[in-house]
Amino acid sequence: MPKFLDTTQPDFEQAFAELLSAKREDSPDVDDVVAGIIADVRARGDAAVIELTERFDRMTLTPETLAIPAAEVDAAIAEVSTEESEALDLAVKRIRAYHERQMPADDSWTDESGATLGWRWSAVSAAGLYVPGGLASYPSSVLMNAIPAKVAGVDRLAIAVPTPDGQINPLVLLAARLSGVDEIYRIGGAQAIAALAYGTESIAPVDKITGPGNAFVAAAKRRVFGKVGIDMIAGPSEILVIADKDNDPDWIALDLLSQAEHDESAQSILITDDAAFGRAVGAAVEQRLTSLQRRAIAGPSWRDFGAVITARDLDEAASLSNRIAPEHLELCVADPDALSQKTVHAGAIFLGQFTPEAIGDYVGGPNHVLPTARSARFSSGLSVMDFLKRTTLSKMTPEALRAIGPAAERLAQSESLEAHGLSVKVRLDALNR
Ligand SMILES: NC(=O)c1ccc[n+]([C@@H]2O[C@H](COP(=O)([O-])OP(=O)(O)OC[C@H]3O[C@@H](n4cnc5c(N)ncnc54)[C@H](O)[C@@H]3O)[C@@H](O)[C@H]2O)c1
Ligand SMILES: N[C@H](CO)Cc1c[nH]c[nH+]1
Ligand SMILES: [Zn+2]
Repeated sequence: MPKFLDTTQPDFEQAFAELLSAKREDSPDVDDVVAGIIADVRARGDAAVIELTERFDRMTLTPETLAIPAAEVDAAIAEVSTEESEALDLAVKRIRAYHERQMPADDSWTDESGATLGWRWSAVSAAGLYVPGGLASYPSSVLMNAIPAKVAGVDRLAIAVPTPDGQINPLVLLAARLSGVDEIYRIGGAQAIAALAYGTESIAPVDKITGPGNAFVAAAKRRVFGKVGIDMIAGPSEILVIADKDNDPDWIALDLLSQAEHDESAQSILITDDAAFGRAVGAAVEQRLTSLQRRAIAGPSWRDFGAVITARDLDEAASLSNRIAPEHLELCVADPDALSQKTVHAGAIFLGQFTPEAIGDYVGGPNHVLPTARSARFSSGLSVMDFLKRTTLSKMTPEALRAIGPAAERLAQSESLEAHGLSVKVRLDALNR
């Protein structure tokens, strides 16, 4: 049974704390397994990746077949229907247009001392893009990773995508082709993250790893951070819907199930200001679960991590939402714009009852790789910025050095760093000669 909570009840705070700390990922057991996998890939390279792929994806590979060759990509793409390929084209256009607007500008100026200062953005050289493939296949995640990377100007794009039992969705390969991916490896999980981070005999290491995945992928990304950059923790999906009573309970039930069906570890929560509406949505979810194709995944997710919370009013709903910091926040209320001003901690906000979260998963334009497990408190969804670094620039003229150098010399003395101070002093002395 999902949790039914009511903020007016005395035990609410305790029940809410339990909901927030429910063990969905980042558990010590997952992290231990992942540590072992990473160590194995670092020690044995291709051989470890091949063995682990056999164990977890039931797929026999060799060093020569780790990468999917262009001819196989061509053959798979030929199977894609016109309808699917047109839908993908629309997604590509909309996602690219959105991300192009994110490209930041370089800047440079000369200040009153005569110093020229500024910064310059440049792309990472190689990015490893993780595309999940265990319980579902995600052509949309290929686009969400690769398009911002291309817009940023990354030279080399390598995808890792598990192909359980050798099955790959041709649309994944078409999405990779359309978005300019250079290499596609049929590997997944922690072993794929380790291979991209440390490299193997057949896979060159990358500089940054992005993309969503299950708890094993999320734990592996945490562990390789430092050797490579990572985007964020984008683990099992989450949705929080704030809805008033003027909604169709079945619409809201489907929105909750749209994320529950990703993973048994996914989490779907409804906050409403009307207890009867909350119960109606609960009943609608149960009804849908009798026939939903992915009920074997969505059912346990809803039962173990789902919740319906009745709040006193929408202001209280907004403050609970900020404490949850959900990946996706849907606002199905009369004035969603006003409520969204009060909901500051969320990966992505969907405003109004005609904006189901699924639009954002595919064709809205914003990125669907988003922070989970409450990390929206301090991080953002994937963007062009994740593939860029900022280098600062400083240029002193003799006048500028005369103006600001003595202060640097004094501060170096205060830090007892003699060479620092002298490096400024010798120049000032030369200028004053
Ligand atoms: N936050 C986001 O932006 C976002 C976007 C899309 C999908 N998602 C999430 O991504 C996840 C996709 O998960 P998935 O499972 O379909 O695919 P996945 O590719 O993330 O995971 C499959 C891999 O997990 C590894 N694995 C599975 N069981 C294991 C075990 N017992 N021990 C070690 N490794 C194991 C295997 O190597 C396998 O290849 C879902 O949780 C979904 O909600 C999140
Ligand atoms: N909702 C997922 C992010 O949590 C992304 C996705 C891709 N396809 C369908 N959904
Ligand atoms: Zn989704």
